[in-house]
Amino acid sequence: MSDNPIDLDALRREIDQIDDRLHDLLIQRAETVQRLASVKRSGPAMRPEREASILRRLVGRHRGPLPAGVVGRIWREIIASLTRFQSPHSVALYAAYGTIEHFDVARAHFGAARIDLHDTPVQALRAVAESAGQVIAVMPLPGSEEQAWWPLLASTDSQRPRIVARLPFLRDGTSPVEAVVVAPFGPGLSGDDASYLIIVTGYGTEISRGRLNDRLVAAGIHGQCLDSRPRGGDTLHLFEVDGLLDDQDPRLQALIAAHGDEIAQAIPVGGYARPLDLAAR
Ligand SMILES: C=C(O[C@@H]1C=C(C(=O)O)C=C[C@H]1O)C(=O)O
Repeated sequence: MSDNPIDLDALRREIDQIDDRLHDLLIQRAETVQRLASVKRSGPAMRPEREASILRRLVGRHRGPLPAGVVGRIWREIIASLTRFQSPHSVALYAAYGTIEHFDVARAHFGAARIDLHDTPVQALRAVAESAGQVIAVMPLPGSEEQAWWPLLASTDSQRPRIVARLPFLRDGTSPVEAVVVAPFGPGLSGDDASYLIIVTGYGTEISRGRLNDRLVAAGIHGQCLDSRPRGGDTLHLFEVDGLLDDQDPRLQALIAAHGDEIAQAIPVGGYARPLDLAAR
């Protein structure tokens, strides 16, 4: 069957008109973010929890032949560029294994941002700490056997870098790896969140993961232990727990008050908006 030139021309004109409308709306969105930036005086320009809410809402209303994952990629480019426009930043990527896959995840999330590769996790996290807000890190998902960089987050400095996002946010089954974003600010509530918590047990304290978990549950903190690592004479345990925890959380104070003999420190090290599984839609 040959193409009907009249139909083809008409459809191409229709596409041009749609492109104009899309472009006008992009211009309008950028101007609105510009206005927002002038009233958003405190805190970081990047709000991963707000970004997560935007994507959840759009995926929820999506329909038609374009895959939701593609809509997500387009919006990631828009959001990432408008966040950088408010406050320029680059990405410090550490990934000893699967660097290409992690690079892809970082690129998909941060759009056209500059990405610098770092050979060690210490270097990548130092780039964040020393950058005065101009660098965020993308690190492999903590807690697996090979990914024991997470003890580096166990500082009690109120200005310490923290985990603020988990990538990819939209899971369409195309990425073989996951990663976290570490930023010089803390995460915010998106409505469906999880946190990482490092529990430090002191020298000579023999406590099983199961008993530690019981202590957390009794304090109202629900999660699971992902990994344990020695540090000096201490042992650090990485927990992933429901909801967001910050330094002032009364549950952490209650935990230490009740079990200070077993638990030397409970350090919240950030959290993330739970990723959206597109296959489950
Ligand atoms: C516009 C904002 O700043 C950034 C850009 C966003 C966007 O383009 O929608 C969303 C969250 C922030 O990372 C905001 O805080 O709402």
